[in-house]
Amino acid sequence: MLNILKTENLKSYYIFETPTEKKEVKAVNDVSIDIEEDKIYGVAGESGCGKSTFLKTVCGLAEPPLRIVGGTIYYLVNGKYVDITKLSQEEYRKLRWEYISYIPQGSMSALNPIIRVKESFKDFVTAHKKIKDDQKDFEEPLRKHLNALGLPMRVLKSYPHQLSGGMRQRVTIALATILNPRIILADEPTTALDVVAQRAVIQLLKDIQSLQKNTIILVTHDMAVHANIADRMLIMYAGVFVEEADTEELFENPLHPYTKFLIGSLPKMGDKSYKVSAPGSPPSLANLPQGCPFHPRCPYVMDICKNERPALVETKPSHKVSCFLNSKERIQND
Ligand SMILES: Nc1ncnc2c1ncn2[C@@H]1O[C@H](COP(=O)(O)OP(=O)(O)OP(=O)(O)O)[C@@H](O)[C@H]1O
Repeated sequence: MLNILKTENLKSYYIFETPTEKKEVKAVNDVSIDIEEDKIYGVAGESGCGKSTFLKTVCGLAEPPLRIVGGTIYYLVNGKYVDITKLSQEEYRKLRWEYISYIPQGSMSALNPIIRVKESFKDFVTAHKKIKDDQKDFEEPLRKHLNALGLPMRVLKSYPHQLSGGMRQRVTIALATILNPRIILADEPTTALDVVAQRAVIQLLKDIQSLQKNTIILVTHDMAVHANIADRMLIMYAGVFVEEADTEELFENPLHPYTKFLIGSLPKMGDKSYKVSAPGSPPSLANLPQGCPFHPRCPYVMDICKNERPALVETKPSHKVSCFLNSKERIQND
């Protein structure tokens, strides 16, 4: 299986400088990760651990105070790896939307409120493609796309405020995927929706993936959403990925102590046992502890954990973990 996205030692920090002080919030802190084609990845982790910043960064949207301070972001484009940190604005613009689609948090408010939905689609498509024949190049593909995604044609005539929150979110996702992007980065697309609307959004994303055969990276706190949609999971803690595995394997055999807490604290049908969450609170990303960032909260902490950072290593087939209980490999030159 080919990797559509690879990051190597990616560091993306919020940097605040005054003449007397420099503060760095290390939201993505030396991340090397391979994302395969044709898969849905779920990114989970506590609030503030860097999930949104990771998406923004790999999408090429780091803007001050957020800065990429090191590493690379490679996308496989037409069979060749392209480092988007090295592209000119014009080269990057070509990739955006047609290749990389980003659905940011709160995107259901992204539709222009004063024009009908169809006009939003028209503006979006014409900004990226030459339309010679309106019927053939716009109307037909639009209807085909909405049909394939099971969205009613009536939405095209509506203004955004006439649609329910769930429908607005589905329309926004339809808009963000009409150009058949190879990778979709979706940040909390089901948050603020009721359970029925959530289910419809999840189904929509699944349908898009199976039709377009692209890769989706989905960020959400909601482990039930991950269990429903993700083929593979990435667990983030304090700016790094601490575990990566197929979803079923991760839920059944979590290896990292943090993942064990995350999964162990989930309610299960018929299970009345007391749920224990991770003790303490996550570290400030502006003041990370030395060594493994989880060590101050870890019940299994060893001396090595206080001084060295564990590398993310495959310790079982297709199952990676960054923990000295599983592998002694550490991040070099840290
Ligand atoms: N614009 C900003 N300026 C400074 N710090 C920021 C900014 N945006 C985010 N941060 C900090 O960066 C860290 C990571 O934030 P991020 O939003 O990426 O986390 P997250 O895991 O997506 O959280 P949530 O689940 O709450 O959205 C946090 O400590 C946050 O306070």
